[in-house]
Amino acid sequence: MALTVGLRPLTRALLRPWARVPGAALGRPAAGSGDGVRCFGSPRVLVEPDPAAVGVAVMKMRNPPVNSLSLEFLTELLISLEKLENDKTFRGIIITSDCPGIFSAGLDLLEMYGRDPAHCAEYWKAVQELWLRVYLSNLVVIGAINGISPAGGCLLSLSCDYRVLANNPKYAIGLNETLLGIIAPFWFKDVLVNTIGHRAAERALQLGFLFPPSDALQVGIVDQVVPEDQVQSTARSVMAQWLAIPDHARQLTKNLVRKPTADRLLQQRDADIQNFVRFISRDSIQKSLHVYLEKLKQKKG
Ligand SMILES: CCCCC/C=C\CCCC/C=C/C(=O)SCCNC(=O)CCNC(=O)[C@H](O)C(C)(C)COP(=O)(O)OP(=O)(O)OC[C@H]1O[C@@H](n2cnc3c(N)ncnc32)[C@H](O)[C@@H]1OP(=O)(O)O
Repeated sequence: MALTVGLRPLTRALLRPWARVPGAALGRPAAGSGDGVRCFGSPRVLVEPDPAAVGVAVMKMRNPPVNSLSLEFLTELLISLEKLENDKTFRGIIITSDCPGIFSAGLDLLEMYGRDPAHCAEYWKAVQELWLRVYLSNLVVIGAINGISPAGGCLLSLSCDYRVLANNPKYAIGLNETLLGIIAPFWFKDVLVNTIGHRAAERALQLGFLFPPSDALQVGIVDQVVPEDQVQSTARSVMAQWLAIPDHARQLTKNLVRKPTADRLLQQRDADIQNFVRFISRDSIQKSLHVYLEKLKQKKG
């Protein structure tokens, strides 16, 4: 699926040939490079084969200060995921953050505030695409959640096959959209319902809950809570457990479980984009976003 089609020239320009060892295919050292630098990257996404786990890539999000999911960042994530999906040397991805204390601050509010309908439509298409790409990935995708993870960051985490969260009370996770005066779209809601159940999701969505780690574990929004310095090693050992299952059987099963949820969006992607553009363009919603952005600025004192 050519993901660069329809992207703005700037975005295409950002994704120039990757900085990688000449001749090094993903996951394999370049000829004559010894153990080689076997990674590829873009300005905001670093992908490194896990030196301790064959067939596993670690995807580090590095869009400082808060890994907010801007259009450029989404595009780089999508291209990295596509490369990994197409490289048969990889069977699993660990997604984590290189921004201290933050997994992802969610969708980039500046992509939705004061933007024209055409931009909002392009942005929302990329948001849909990232979710579909992660949620339906044939690879094992494990979230090594080493920071706070509100809204879009929570959606990214929920789309993984397994979630390991650092036991730091600041690292709350949840779909907090109502606190901003907006709402989570139906497919965000669907993934939360699938993960924590209908009643818990209904309450969490309406109240915009951001669950601290202990509550996140208890409600089931994450699968494991571990000390911060054990997040990556725990993700790696869980990955080994999942990769012990034959890929084809696991992939068919993942598809069996997840395709009905993904199909609900796939069958109405354009309508969803139009709904988003109409909703986000409302004066009342733009005002809510303005108030929220001002609060973020005032917070800094
Ligand atoms: C019927 C159809 C319905 C369709 C759907 C309707 C609506 C569409 C949207 C629905 C889904 C929305 C999903 C989302 O993800 S919305 C975003 C939600 N995110 C948040 O609420 C997090 C906001 N940020 C924070 O709470 C904090 O920044 C923090 C992540 C806890 C980090 O705090 P701290 O380390 O103190 O950093 P600062 O707050 O100082 O932030 C640093 C700079 O980054 C800017 N920032 C923060 N978050 C975002 C963001 N999400 N987008 C853009 N920019 C962000 C912040 O303003 C600071 O900027 P500055 O340095 O220039 O002041």
